[in-house]
Amino acid sequence: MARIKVENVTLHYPIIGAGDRSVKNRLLNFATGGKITRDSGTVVVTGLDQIDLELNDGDRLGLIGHNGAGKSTLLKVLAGIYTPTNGKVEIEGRIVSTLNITLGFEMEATGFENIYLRGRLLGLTTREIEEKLEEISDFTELGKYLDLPVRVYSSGMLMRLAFAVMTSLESDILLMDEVIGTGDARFIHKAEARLNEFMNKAKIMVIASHSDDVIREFCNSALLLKNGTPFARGEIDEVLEIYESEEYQT
Ligand SMILES: Nc1ncnc2c1ncn2[C@@H]1O[C@H](COP(=O)(O)OP(=O)(O)OP(=O)(O)O)[C@@H](O)[C@H]1O
Repeated sequence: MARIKVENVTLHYPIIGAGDRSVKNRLLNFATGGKITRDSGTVVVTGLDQIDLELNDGDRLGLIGHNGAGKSTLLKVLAGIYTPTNGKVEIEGRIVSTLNITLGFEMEATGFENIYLRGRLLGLTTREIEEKLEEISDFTELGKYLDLPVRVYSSGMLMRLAFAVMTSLESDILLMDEVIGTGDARFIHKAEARLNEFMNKAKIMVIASHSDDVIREFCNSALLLKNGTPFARGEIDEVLEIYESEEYQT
């Protein structure tokens, strides 16, 4: 069983070096981004504001909202990358996230070595990696490049490698932002099939996306954020309609 419980979570980004300029006055009227305030002289962006959320097995939540609404910040809090300023996050189950998918690659190490490094970083034992090695390397179709340092890879080649390792894992909770942007058309098609399989295995999934199609295809409910705060939650079509409404847009 997997579970996510988020209680009254707020996350502030203190902006070091914003100076004395009146950032607040200049930006306050924009609908984009989290709220901007000033705390003892320091400018603070509120990435998330009083979020409550409970997800259990079978839940597939789509996070939607304007640029800077807080979608990625919420994913990062769930992934444990950020600690909330206030509130509580309880996670039961193993998390795999697509955030920063290519981060942590050792540029001087070969593709093969990076499969081991990534695997270890993502919690696999050496034996588990060995068992998956052939399947991962076949999927990348990088052939002899796997013996070369990854610094010589193109961004699409690096993405193939990162994607292959990530999707070879088993996760209880899958956290995703838009991931398969890179790669040629044929690889994207192949990656989609593998991604579907990977997603089907997860017990809980949270996807942040600007694509209605992605939300409709992969999720069974949606959470609409505005300036870091929940604005609507529930059935996908209803929440997407609220997203388009004047009430949300103004
Ligand atoms: N590292 C950071 N430092 C300071 N502020 C940040 C940082 N990351 C995000 N923010 C701020 O937090 C707010 C929420 O950003 P977030 O990236 O979560 O939005 P988002 O909904 O994922 O946006 P988008 O759709 O544009 O990707 C924004 O106002 C953004 O400026």
